[in-house]
Amino acid sequence: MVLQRVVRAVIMGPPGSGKGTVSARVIKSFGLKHLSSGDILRANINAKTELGLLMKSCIDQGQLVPDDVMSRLILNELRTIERRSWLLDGFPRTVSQAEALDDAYTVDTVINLNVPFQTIRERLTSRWTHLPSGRVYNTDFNPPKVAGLDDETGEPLIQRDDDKPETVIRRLKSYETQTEPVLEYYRSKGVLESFTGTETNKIWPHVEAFLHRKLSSIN
Ligand SMILES: Nc1nc2c(ncn2[C@@H]2O[C@H](COP(=O)(O)OP(=O)(O)O)[C@@H](O)[C@H]2O)c(=O)[nH]1
Ligand SMILES: Nc1ncnc2c1ncn2[C@@H]1O[C@H](COP(=O)(O)OP(=O)(O)O)[C@@H](O)[C@H]1O
Repeated sequence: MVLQRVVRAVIMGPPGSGKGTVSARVIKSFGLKHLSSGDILRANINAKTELGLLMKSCIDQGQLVPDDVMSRLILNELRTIERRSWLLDGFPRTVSQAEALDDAYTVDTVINLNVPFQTIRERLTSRWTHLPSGRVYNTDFNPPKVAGLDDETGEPLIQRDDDKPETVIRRLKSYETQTEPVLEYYRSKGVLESFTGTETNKIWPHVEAFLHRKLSSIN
């Protein structure tokens, strides 16, 4: 689909709900630019930037990075792609972050992946990530062609430190207390669209159909 005007979208959902997996499909079908807060943070950790070093322990423990740091980081990134349509993944995660985003841009639509916590816990412990690209695999759902290696580059995959079972539980708690209020924030603005299910392949056709309608009406 060719977009005639800039479209600004957000994808939300608990850790492991499939945001990265669905984002890759949205990008392929609709050509928006994908911006993942987690990928940006992990790139900083990997490159040992000052920010990365400061935030590493926070992330490894399953805690959220402070709002002011996070909002500054993402708004700076968005400024570099001002004239492109984008899909934000992993930001905002608190009402304060949503307000900071609102001060700078009007969000057209928010896709919420509503996946039960029970489903998620099992997925994250078998998630494998290609750090440089953010591509994700899963030993059951979408295994790489060669175990432990990225399909496109052949580079090694890693298991994230924060995908350990006890850290996953902490991240789900922080999702409940800090991120669920953001859903209410967007619902009251009339831009929230929720998709419920336990399998990405069943959720995706609904997301795709919705985006077709939504982007056509925006255009
Ligand atoms: N079993 C199963 N795994 C899935 C499904 N959808 C995504 N995954 C895997 O679950 C993990 C979390 O998905 P991801 O897209 O990284 O979620 P995010 O944390 O919300 O960005 C990854 O290892 C995915 O490959 C699904 O429908 N079934
Ligand atoms: N918007 C944000 N605000 C605060 N911390 C964040 C934000 N985005 C990412 N993080 C930090 O990075 C970690 C990993 O994020 P992410 O890759 O989006 O996880 P997942 O895809 O599993 O939901 C989070 O647990 C948190 O510590």
